[in-house]
Amino acid sequence: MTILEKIIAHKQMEVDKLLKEARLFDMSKQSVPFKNRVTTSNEVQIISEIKRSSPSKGDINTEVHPVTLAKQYEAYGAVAISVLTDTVFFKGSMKDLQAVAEVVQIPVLCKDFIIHTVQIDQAKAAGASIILLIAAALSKQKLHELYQYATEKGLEVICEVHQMEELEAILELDPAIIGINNRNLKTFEVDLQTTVKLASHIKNKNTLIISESGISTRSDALLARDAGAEALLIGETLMRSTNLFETYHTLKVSKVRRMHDAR
Ligand SMILES: O=C(O)c1ccccc1NCC(=O)[C@H](O)[C@H](O)COP(=O)(O)O
Repeated sequence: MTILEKIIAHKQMEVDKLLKEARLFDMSKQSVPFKNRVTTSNEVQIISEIKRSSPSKGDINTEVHPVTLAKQYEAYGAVAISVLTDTVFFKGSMKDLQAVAEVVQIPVLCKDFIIHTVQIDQAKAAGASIILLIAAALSKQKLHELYQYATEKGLEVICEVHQMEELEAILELDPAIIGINNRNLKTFEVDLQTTVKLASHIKNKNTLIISESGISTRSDALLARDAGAEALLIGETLMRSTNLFETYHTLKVSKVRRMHDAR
């Protein structure tokens, strides 16, 4: 069993529990716009992640206080905050997301493994403005169904791909936002060339491309930018940073190529 299969099996149990509880979720919270903030900016934007622990790296920063860190991320110019809400594999929670969404003005991404509409309701009620749908974890039909449902609820959706076949499946949806994950969720191998390769097949210029995972240096940011990414999803590098001001300064690049940008 791959780690992704293990995570999904566990998610199914969580979903069954949620459905059994038959909770009513408050779906009235207003979403904070995301895509437009990215596309209208002159800089490649950073989606900053709260990530205590991960299957590939183990504990990264378990001392972190999500609210304090989220406020710092916002102050340093994050365009959105990604909160890993999975507890078993990432030591996050929906409570983290709710606490973060209550204190920041920028959109919050529910970074989880969504396989059922009830999780979308839960994320929206907790204050998420964006959700993630992972192509590797969903059939094409399920992906389309969940995408439709989330957009009807006023959420923005990042459709995440890692392989060409996944990209082909989601291109049929012509999604507004595609996240290219440089990490293979089955082997944990990280390769930024994934962004370069897959972005070249996204022909719709209105599609926002996000490069996700393994971004730690300015040259990584420039590589993703040159491949067409307008935003970067960064977790570990920010979680391990001892000087967030410096780290943001290093990773924030202009959308326009400059002379001194040579990688
Ligand atoms: O990060 C992992 O080990 C992982 C394992 C299995 C499924 C998902 C995983 N990560 C989720 C992410 O996509 C990343 O947290 C996100 O892109 C940020 O990555 P990084 O900047 O490398 O921390």
